[in-house]
Amino acid sequence: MDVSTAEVGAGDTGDDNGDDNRVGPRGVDLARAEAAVRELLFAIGEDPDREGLRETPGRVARAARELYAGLDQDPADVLSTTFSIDHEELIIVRDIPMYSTCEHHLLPFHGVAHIGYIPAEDGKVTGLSKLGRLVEVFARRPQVQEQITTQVADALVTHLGAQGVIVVIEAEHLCMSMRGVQKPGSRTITSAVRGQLRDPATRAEAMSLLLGGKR
Ligand SMILES: Nc1nc2c(ncn2[C@@H]2O[C@H](COP(=O)(O)OP(=O)(O)OP(=O)(O)O)[C@@H](O)[C@H]2O)c(=O)[nH]1
Ligand SMILES: [Zn+2]
Repeated sequence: MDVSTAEVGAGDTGDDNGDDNRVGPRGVDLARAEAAVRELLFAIGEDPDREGLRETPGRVARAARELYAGLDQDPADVLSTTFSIDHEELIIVRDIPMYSTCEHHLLPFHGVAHIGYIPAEDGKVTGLSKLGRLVEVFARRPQVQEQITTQVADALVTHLGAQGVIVVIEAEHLCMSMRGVQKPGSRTITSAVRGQLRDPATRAEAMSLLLGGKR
């Protein structure tokens, strides 16, 4: 069993989180996650000690460490790389792949995020890849889609001073596809708009660039 990063338990949450925007403990408690998965296997009537499942609790625990890594990440760190390039016009990165986990069923939802922003008056921009990293910070947590959308938008205003932001996320929720209402292929679209991009004309222009040719 790999417990190399299990020294921080779930009971240690919050103590040294300070004023940053991390919400989780420092790392997943692998031993605890592994024990919980073993219990779940018992609960569904499986035998966690049969050959095919013997390594499964450990694998699931290590997967959880990846899937929930965003709990330990601070959007301020991601957006700390900036350049002053005197650009006060719209910047768009679209079709950013996104995988997240719904906090209701702990099942995946996945799709794409599109982000547009108008930099601060000083023309300060961040690296393009940082927009993808920002999505990861919020997607790699137990989540609801609306909240990722607003968190990404708010982070760009708070940490980059963006004068305008638009975020659109399109995703399919497996809790609606493989169980429950069973509507595979249905897509949920959420948007968040901040600052100058609330102006209807600017917003319409941004939206057409953001979804370019798709609608
Ligand atoms: N608004 C929103 N709802 C979500 C998201 N992910 C999952 N859900 C919904 O959360 C709801 C939870 O509803 P409940 O009635 O408490 O749970 P449930 O009995 O499992 O519901 P069903 O999925 O309808 O079977 C469901 O309607 C899900 O579709 C999300 O990101 N945003
Ligand atoms: Zn769900």
